[in-house]
Amino acid sequence: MRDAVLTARRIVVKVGSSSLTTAVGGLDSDRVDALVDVLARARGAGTEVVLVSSGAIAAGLAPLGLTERPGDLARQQAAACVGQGLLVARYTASFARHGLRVGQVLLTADDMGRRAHYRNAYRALSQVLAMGAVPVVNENDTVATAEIRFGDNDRLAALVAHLVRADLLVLLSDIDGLYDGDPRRPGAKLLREVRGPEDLRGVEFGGAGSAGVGTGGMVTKVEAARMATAAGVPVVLTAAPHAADALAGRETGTFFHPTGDRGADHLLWLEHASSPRGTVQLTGRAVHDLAQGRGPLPAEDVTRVEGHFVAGDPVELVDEDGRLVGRGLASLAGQELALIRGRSGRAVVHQDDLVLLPTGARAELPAQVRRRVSVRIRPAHESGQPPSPVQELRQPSTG
Ligand SMILES: Nc1ncnc2c1ncn2[C@@H]1O[C@H](COP(=O)(O)OP(=O)(O)O)[C@@H](O)[C@H]1O
Ligand SMILES: N[C@@H](CCC(=O)OP(=O)(O)O)C(=O)O
Repeated sequence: MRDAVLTARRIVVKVGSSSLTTAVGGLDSDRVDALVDVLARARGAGTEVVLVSSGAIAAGLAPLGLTERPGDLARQQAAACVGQGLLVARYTASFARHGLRVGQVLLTADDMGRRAHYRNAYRALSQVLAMGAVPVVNENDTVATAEIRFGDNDRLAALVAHLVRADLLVLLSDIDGLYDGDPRRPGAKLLREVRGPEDLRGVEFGGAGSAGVGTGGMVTKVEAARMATAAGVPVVLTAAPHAADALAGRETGTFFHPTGDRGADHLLWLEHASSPRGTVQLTGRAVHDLAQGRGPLPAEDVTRVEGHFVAGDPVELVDEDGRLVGRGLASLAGQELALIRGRSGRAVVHQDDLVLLPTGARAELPAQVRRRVSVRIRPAHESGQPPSPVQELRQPSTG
């Protein structure tokens, strides 16, 4: 039995498109009902449940006469627009069989990236839970543009687990866990437990699943598990039909053990959810001092400032070669910092407002996951533009 599952009072459950829909048939009511039965049982036993459900785009395909997931954003938006309504209507009817209400929560990256919006989302979700309803969360795909998308709900689910301070994240897919190689290849072995990045060394990833409606494949799930476990949230990854076992604490799928503790709220947000408004380049000495825990960061150690940010905004910190070092909350506006950089002792970022990249842990992640982690932390203000030299240098060199 998995104690961390049995003691969890608030859980986030994420289900993928491939577990709810098919490209040709749209939503599969039996599979929705089977999942809802499990979640309703957990709710009945006093566990608060937040459901992060994919499936909007897949559910909208058939009603719009599409036979496969379109490659262009406009038709994906249209499919999501039609499919999200159908998806939530289906959940509403299905939870109603258990006397439970659902509430739809559609999030954009901006809702997470801005601190005030993040707090607002926390307040709203907490209230829905306190009133006994089940929030059904998805990305707001109809209005999300290519540049500002979360892109995959595995990552969104990890962010929601941080946001609502969940005790457990359950990822339900069409596969019964993480394999050491593409499970379609003979001989691939299921990993029952992952204790840290070292257990992921040598793991290989194939593409998304067979139904043709999943998006991220296993890479995004491992990334989500990394984000959750680093903040002290254990993760169970298994197939949707095994949801009952997973929530009952039985050994199913892959269990990712926590690798860190939940830090201060604003640092968790800063590291994973914030949209940096600028970039601050540091001297080698400053990077060294930060790594030794010596702060605050003085303006004299800043060599370059990019972006339009005000005091309190998140910024990326990069080293002399443009490699990402961490993120901080600026204590000065970018314009002011540009004037005094290199020659003032004023603090640019305080020690308490700083997160450094765990470079050692990152180095142990499989190359595909590392690459994704780096791409994800691209500053929002640069999105949609060709990568700057800073960004190019930031991509890991291997893989
Ligand atoms: N190493 C691996 N272990 C398990 N599954 C993998 C691996 N590499 C690729 N996959 C694929 O990832 C798929 C799940 O991802 P995806 O289709 O995006 O599902 P979902 O819709 O649940 O998010 C599986 O069906 C499997 O074929
Ligand atoms: N937000 C999208 C799903 C994106 C996504 O991550 O899908 P999946 O890989 O099936 O979990 C939708 O509802 O269609």
